[in-house]
Amino acid sequence: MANTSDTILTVENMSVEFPTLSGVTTAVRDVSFTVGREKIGIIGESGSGKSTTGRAIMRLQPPQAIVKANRMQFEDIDLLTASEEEMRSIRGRRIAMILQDPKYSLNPVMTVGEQISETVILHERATSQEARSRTLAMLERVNIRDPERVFDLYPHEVSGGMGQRIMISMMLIAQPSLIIADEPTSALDVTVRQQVLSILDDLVVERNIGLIFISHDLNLVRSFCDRVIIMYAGRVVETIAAADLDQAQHPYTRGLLNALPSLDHPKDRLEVLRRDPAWLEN
Ligand SMILES: Nc1ncnc2c1ncn2[C@@H]1O[C@H](COP(=O)(O)OP(=O)(O)OP(=O)(O)O)[C@@H](O)[C@H]1O
Repeated sequence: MANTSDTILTVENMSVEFPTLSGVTTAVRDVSFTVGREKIGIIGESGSGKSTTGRAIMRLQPPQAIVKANRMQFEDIDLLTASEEEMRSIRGRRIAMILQDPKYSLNPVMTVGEQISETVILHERATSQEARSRTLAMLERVNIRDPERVFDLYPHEVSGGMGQRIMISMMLIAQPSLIIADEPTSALDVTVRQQVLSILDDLVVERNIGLIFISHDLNLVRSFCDRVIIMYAGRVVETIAAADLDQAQHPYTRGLLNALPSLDHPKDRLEVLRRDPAWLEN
């Protein structure tokens, strides 16, 4: 059995800067974390640097961005020095990304089946027949009941929840060891969200891979992830096991927890999160 504490990704002291007309914006400051065979959540408010962190790992930041780090190691690959060609062979095949809205990730003029099969043909040089049968099996694996029919649908013909399950099957058919999911369920309603999360959860465990789950929803991350990285203004303020969140030390994390509504302990008023300028200091 694989060791669940294997480290898949190590990020040490990563910063991402964007030169703009009004000066340099530092989107991510001195961020360090590791990802093992686990679900790790990155949470923080809008603009805290979550998506920039995810994109920097994939080296998908805009060309003007300046990424610095002491170390960015993905398995045997040094992400700081890997060539663009190496990165192209890693993206999709070894590190996959699932975004909020599958509509923008799926090609509108190819059927669902064609685009999933294409991944297998491209990465593994499978024959079209092999690719078709693997695609049908993968669609079935994400609980799509009638894979033969869905194979021939175009992206505009599928619902949001089915679209996200199709995205998951497309990402996972290439057998990546790390998935970066950026708000993958934010556009889904609550019941469909639960189905998609449970499929993702099963697949992460079954394949013993790592998942970085980016979200602004602390409750969701607390129940879904094993560990949580809390970001504020581009910095990691705290990294904590999801089960220990109630004992979080940082005042920002405490503030987020206090601002959550609770069914068990209803409050007349929700607390307003007060920010301390000291959180911006190292
Ligand atoms: N291409 C860019 N040029 C300039 N600044 C950028 C660029 N991309 C992101 N930023 C800035 O970097 C900071 C972090 O943005 P990022 O999108 O990573 O935050 P986020 O936590 O993912 O927010 P959200 O939850 O809204 O997606 C923001 O201040 C943003 O304005």
